[in-house]
Amino acid sequence: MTASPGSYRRKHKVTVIGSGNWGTTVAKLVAESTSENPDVFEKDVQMWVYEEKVEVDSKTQNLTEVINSKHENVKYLANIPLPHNIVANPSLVDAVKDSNILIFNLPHEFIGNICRQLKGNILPYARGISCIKGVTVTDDKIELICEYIGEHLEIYCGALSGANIASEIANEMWCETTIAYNTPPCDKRSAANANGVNGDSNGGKSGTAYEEHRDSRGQIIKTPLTPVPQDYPPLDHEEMRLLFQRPYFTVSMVSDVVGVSLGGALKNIVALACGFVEGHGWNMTAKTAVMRRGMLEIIQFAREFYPETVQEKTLWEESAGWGDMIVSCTSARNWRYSKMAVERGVSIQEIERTELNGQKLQGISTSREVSSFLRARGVEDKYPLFKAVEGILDQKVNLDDIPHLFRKA
Ligand SMILES: NC(=O)C1=CN([C@@H]2O[C@H](COP(=O)(O)OP(=O)(O)OC[C@H]3O[C@@H](n4cnc5c(N)ncnc54)[C@H](O)[C@@H]3O)[C@@H](O)[C@H]2O)C=CC1
Ligand SMILES: O=C(CO)COP(=O)(O)O
Repeated sequence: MTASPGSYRRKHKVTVIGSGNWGTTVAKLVAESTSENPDVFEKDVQMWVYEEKVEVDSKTQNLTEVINSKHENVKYLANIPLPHNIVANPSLVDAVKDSNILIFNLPHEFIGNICRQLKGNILPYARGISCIKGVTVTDDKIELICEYIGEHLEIYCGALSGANIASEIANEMWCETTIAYNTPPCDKRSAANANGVNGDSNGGKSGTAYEEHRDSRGQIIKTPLTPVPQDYPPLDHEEMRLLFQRPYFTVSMVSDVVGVSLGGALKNIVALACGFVEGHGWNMTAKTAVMRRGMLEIIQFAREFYPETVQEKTLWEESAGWGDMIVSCTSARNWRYSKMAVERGVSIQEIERTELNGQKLQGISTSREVSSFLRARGVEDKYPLFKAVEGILDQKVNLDDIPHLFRKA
């Protein structure tokens, strides 16, 4: 950091949007960090909760009230004591009021509706981090969730993804993650104004800045940005790491938003495939073949649709790449419940309804979205594993057919 944090008039205020298994876990770790760094961050962390009724102590209560009184998310992260500075809030607009760091952490299918509600109700200079693993697809266009958020809310949004099982991290078992964040040039502090002496208290409206990225069609998208006012501490890699890193959660900061986002989203399709083959009675050798081919399809996808921006190194070296692939195909929910579906001879949607207590499997919708995008582009045959997973979900492909799909003529 370029100046002593105490010299700034304002502090970064954090809201976590989402409160499922991972949403609540991330709220826990950032709330621990804000408590430890009161010069940089407001201590209280708002957590927006999709309100629902829960049965506690033989009474039907609002989940938010239970979280705020018991300091436990009894539905999505039971038996984990939460820091008392997490404030569960059922109003999305109220939860983001005055927050300049927005952490998006909910199943990807809800992000469109969330952005519609947030538009016009956030600080213009807010910055986002998306912990969401998924993509959005419209016709023949695919968008990374962080870019979707950035475009719709006119803010800069980075991405956090890695080999992260929420329940293990909530229990403070060590792991790593990757954060892709490209500090917008307008947020970089020069030595002259690093002490906040030029404190901008006009709501950050001065200056014109843009975030630029190339979308999956190769078009350059330019989003106007409002600079973070200088009476806040800086908001760069160092502060992002300070917010997310814990003794049990090691953060690697990178710039590759595409690699981090695609690795996290597409591995869920591969995890379903691993569960299917294991449920079918095959073991590690079959799963390894699926993982290897799955990673090749992820890399091919990144090369085909984001050739100028992806850094393939991310997929090989970062937790958000191979690390996530391994953990997802051996111990995460998409793998576990697709295996269970095959073992019980029922659909995975049925298992999601009956076994997950409201949690969501991102692989099902991601498989359908990615397949529809590849079909719209006429390239689905170049991705036989992704195609097979959709076929299995639709009961058009038998598991015994999988080896034949990869056999060379
Ligand atoms: N759970 C994990 O171990 C990890 C999850 N992730 C990713 O984090 C993201 C969030 O997943 P989780 O926190 O695990 O969620 P979850 O699957 O545990 O819970 C589902 C959440 O969706 C909410 N919800 C239900 N209907 C809704 C609606 N109409 N609008 C808005 N929210 C609604 C529920 O209240 C609940 O908070 C996903 O993209 C997932 O892939 C990433 C790493 C680890
Ligand atoms: O992303 C995850 C592991 O890194 C969690 O995956 P699941 O949603 O399949 O549990």
